[in-house]
Amino acid sequence: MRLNYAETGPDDAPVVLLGSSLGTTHAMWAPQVSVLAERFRVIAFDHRGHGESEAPPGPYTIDDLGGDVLELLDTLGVDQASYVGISLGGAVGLWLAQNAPDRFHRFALLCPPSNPSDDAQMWTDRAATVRAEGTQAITDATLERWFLPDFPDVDPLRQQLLNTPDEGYAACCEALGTTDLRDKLGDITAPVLLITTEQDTSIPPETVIPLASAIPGAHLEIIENAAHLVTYSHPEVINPLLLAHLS
Ligand SMILES: O=C(O)CC1=CCC(=O)O1
Repeated sequence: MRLNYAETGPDDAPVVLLGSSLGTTHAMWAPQVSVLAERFRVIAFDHRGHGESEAPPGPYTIDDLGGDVLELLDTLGVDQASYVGISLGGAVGLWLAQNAPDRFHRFALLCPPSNPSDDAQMWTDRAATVRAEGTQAITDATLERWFLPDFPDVDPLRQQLLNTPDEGYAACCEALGTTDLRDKLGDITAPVLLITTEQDTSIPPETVIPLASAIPGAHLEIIENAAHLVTYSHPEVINPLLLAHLS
């Protein structure tokens, strides 16, 4: 699987991978990249089915998405990295922490979905809607979950969602609808920073907070007055937390 990625920062610095949310591209990390690249070789990638990465027909699984990241590390010749992921990228991070512990130093996982719980049907329905009508059918509702109403600059993210291949988006919904990462949380050995937000209606805080007790040594931050895409809306809060955890 060929994943598209953008690399910033010194070649010889420690590597940090950035894994983005469903319906976005690596460009969603713009508010983090310049800050992290002062200390790290930052590699922000597009999941399969997103951005400029390959978009094979779905359904996809979390094993596919996590395996793609390991293949990317192999292609780049990187033995070990740290990993920051939000939302879908956070779920992939949980999978990597459980399935490839020798490849990663530290994880920062924001608003990660760990299981579909009552939402499995919602993911199936959303995949069907997007296959039938395109991502424009879910764009307004998605932006309302991503940002609080007073956030001014949603257009770049709207465009990323509209440009996401319909099949890639739908196939990643199916991955989220069939992923349950709760069983092996206690086996995670890497230091994990978990971040949730008070007003996240996509992956509500009550689904993230229990992960902090289940992952040995995990540190939890709950951000006030923020919705799902907190990296984009609140970089002034998130960037210092990432730097402190990764450094
Ligand atoms: O679109 C949403 O509801 C937000 C979301 C959930 C998982 C993900 O990656 O994005």
